[in-house]
Formats: sequence, C-alpha cells, structure tokens
Amino acid sequence: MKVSVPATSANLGPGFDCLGLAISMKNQVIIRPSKFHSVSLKGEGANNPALKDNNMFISIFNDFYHNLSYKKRHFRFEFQNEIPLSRGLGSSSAVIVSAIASAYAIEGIKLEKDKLLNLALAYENHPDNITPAVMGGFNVACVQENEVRYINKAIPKNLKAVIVVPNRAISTQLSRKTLPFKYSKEDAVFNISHSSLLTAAFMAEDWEMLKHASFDQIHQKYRMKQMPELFDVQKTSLKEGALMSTLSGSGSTLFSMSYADDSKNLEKALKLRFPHFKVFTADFDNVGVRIEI
Ligand SMILES: Nc1ncnc2c1ncn2[C@@H]1O[C@H](COP(=O)(O)OP(=O)(O)O)[C@@H](O)[C@H]1O
Ligand SMILES: N[C@@H](CCOP(=O)(O)O)C(=O)O
Repeated sequence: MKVSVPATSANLGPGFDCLGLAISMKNQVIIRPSKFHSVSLKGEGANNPALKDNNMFISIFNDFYHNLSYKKRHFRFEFQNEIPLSRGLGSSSAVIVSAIASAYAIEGIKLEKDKLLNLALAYENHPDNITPAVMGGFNVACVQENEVRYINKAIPKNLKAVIVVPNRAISTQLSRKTLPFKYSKEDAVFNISHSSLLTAAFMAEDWEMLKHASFDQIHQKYRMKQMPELFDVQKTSLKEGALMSTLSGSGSTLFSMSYADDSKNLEKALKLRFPHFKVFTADFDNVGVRIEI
C-alpha cells in the first residue's frame, strides 16, 4: 500500500491560519505487512535520528491502527521524503495526513477526504495546511465546532511556484511564539481586506490582483526578523517577476507565484543573488493525498 501527500504553502501572506495551497513535492510511504517492525528512510530527514527512534508518522499510525484493527501485525515502513523538515512547507501536515490515511487503507476501510481532514485537525489545530495537503489546489478554510469548513479551487497549469529554502530550520511552534498577543484595529482591517481580496483573486483567476492583495501586517515581519535576509528574498522576487511572494507557513521558506513564462528568469535571478539557499521551481498539486492499495 502506498500513500503520498503534497507539500503546502500556508498563510499566503495575509491569510494567517486560513489560506493555503498544495505544491507538487511529496512525501511518500509504502507499507507492507512484515514479521518485524522496520523502517527505511530516504530523502529529507534520512539522517535525522529522531525520525528513526521517535517517528511522528509511526506514533499517529499506531494510534489509529490499534483503534481500527483487532489484529496485532507488524509492518515495514518505507519513507521517501521530498518535503524538508521545519521549513514552512507543511512537513508535519504531510506526516499527519499520510499516517491517518495509511492506518485506514491498510485495514481496507474507506475514508472520505472530509473525514480525513477533520481527523487531522486533532493534531494540527489550524486548517491552512492540512486542507491543501488533503484536497490539493488553493484552499480557504476555517474551523467551526471542531470541523473544517473550506472552499477549494484548482490552480491552472500556466502558474508556477518558485521556492527559496534557506539552510536554517524554523519550528512552527517556536515561530508562533514570536507573534504579538494583541493587534490594532488597523492591522486587523488590513489583513481582513487583503486576505479577502487575495481569496477573490484566486477564485476569479485575476492573477495581476495578487500584486496588490498578498501583503500582511500580522505575522511575516515578526517571523522574518529571525532571518532578515528573507526581506531581501521577498523584495528581489517581486522585482524579478513574482505575482506574489510570501513567507511559506511559519518559515523559513519564501514562496513566490509567477506565470510559467516568467518562472525561469525569476528562479535564475534568485539563484544568482542567494547562492547559499536552495532555489527551485515547482508545479502546483490539484489532487492532494493519493492512496494506492
Ligand atoms: N518526514 C517526517 N517524518 C516524521 N516526522 C516528521 C517528518 N517531517 C516532519 N516531521 C515532524 O514534524 C516536525 C516539524 O514540524 P513543523 O515545525 O510544523 O514544520 P513544517 O513547517 O515543515 O510543517 C519535525 O520536527 C518532526 O517532528
Ligand atoms: N498558519 C500556520 C502555518 C504553519 O505552516 P507550516 O508549514 O510552517 O507548518 C502558521 O503560520 O503558524
């Protein structure tokens, strides 16, 4: 059985904790019944001992598997990870979503995507990256009485993600601690209006509007201060043809969206200016979690 989940970019500037989209880089796990428990790790995190000894995927998988199955079976887990850890590309959401989906799939129990999303919410209490991880595409989501309410839209092929991954990790938990406890009415109005305009721009496919809508007052500046070079990455991206350029999730990655025709030049300019960071172009993912029995 094989499950894969795409990377995500959450917040998209003003949409703190409510907007996110899926990117075509994935974490994949193959699970087979086996005589003994065993784990193989390839790609991102392969040299991280914590992922071998105390793997979040395996503990969530076990929680669900033991509730769903009366059998005591062992498995071999083969992980192939493309999503870097703690860089704001939704590595933890991918783990949560794939672990829950795998526990159901290995027992042959059908799990609707909406149910998967609501189960994932117990592990990540903001819906902005679990929703695109499950559904793919662009998503606006909020939580009401422990349920995710969302609207989803596919992102056309003529758009690309240009991604700058710094060489330093930022944990989401710590990055949330840098944010103020209170905001002014001006900042609240700024973000509500920009987030609404950005959502409308995605729905109407008015890509030029992203150049005006993608600004934020409530989280990026506080977080980016931890790595001030990110302000430079953002400025360079917007100057070199990005339609929008925002801190991806809680950082440290900077996400830009551009027309496919402009993406090569943008990638080249960023590589030249920031040779110590990993810069690449990716497609968007409009499918979300994939399960092959
Ligand atoms: N491939 C993985 N396998 C197991 N655990 C992972 C994996 N990727 C991420 N994690 C867990 O998620 C944590 C990172 O979560 P977080 O700081 O929210 O990063 P991100 O911004 O990438 O979602 C890691 O410290 C680890 O516990
Ligand atoms: N809205 C959250 C998103 C965190 O995304 P991640 O990819 O960094 O886990 C936040 O901004 O804290």
